[in-house]
Amino acid sequence: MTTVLSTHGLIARYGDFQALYGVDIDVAEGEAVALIGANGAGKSTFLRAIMGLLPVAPDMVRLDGQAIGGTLTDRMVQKGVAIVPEGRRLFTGMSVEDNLRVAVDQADRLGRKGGWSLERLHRLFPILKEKAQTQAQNLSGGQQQMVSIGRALLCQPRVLLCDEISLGLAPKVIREIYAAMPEIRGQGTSVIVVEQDVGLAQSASDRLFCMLEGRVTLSGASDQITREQIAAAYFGGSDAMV
Ligand SMILES: Nc1ncnc2c1ncn2[C@@H]1O[C@H](COP(=O)(O)OP(=O)(O)OP(=O)(O)O)[C@@H](O)[C@H]1O
Repeated sequence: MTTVLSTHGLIARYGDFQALYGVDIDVAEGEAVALIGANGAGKSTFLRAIMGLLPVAPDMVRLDGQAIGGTLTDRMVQKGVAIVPEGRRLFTGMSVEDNLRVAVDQADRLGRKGGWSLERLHRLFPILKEKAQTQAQNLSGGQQQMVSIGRALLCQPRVLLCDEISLGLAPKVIREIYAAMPEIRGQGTSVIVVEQDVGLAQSASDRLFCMLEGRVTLSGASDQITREQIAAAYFGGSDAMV
């Protein structure tokens, strides 16, 4: 499989505090990779560093083999990397449709073309059509998450980064959201999901990476990694690469 996005010794800091210590993670075309780890392990930081929200050296992030680390977020979207951020960050006073149109306009402005349209998104998450004129602040958490995912998809990404999209949602809603993944990956879009729920992370991904204190402590095929290996990697004491 062709690697689309990869990190190489990725280091990230918040001022004097170092949050990532040389992280190597890659995702191939159409592949889903899950990133797990305890609170504060550096998972969100990893996604932020890719998206140019933290200063990183060019060589530390590669897209199609090209060094792009530190590229500004808008340019990353232009290059085909989009993020569903932690906390969704919708325009809460705007309608569902207007939130989505912001993304359509952004994609137009950046010259991104692809297979996602409002109509296709409505087929993926029919509730977004029903609630098109509802203000985002009046949606349930799950519906807001669907808008957030929709907004990222309308940027026509080749790589979709998802930061804890299941957080705070009911199991039924989580299933509904994750059920959209095959369709999202169908046209070769790669996905990196940061996920607190280990079982969900394993079932939704081809490969799994576990982080601890800014380092990858376990990686391998999701269906081969055992619960014991994950537990060891989560809490330390293991450096297992399956
Ligand atoms: N803006 C910030 N300023 C300073 N330190 C930060 C900032 N954001 C995160 N950190 C620190 O960086 C480390 C990694 O945080 P990060 O949010 O990436 O972890 P995480 O694995 O995503 O955890 P969580 O599941 O809690 O979001 C933590 O020690 C955290 O306290």
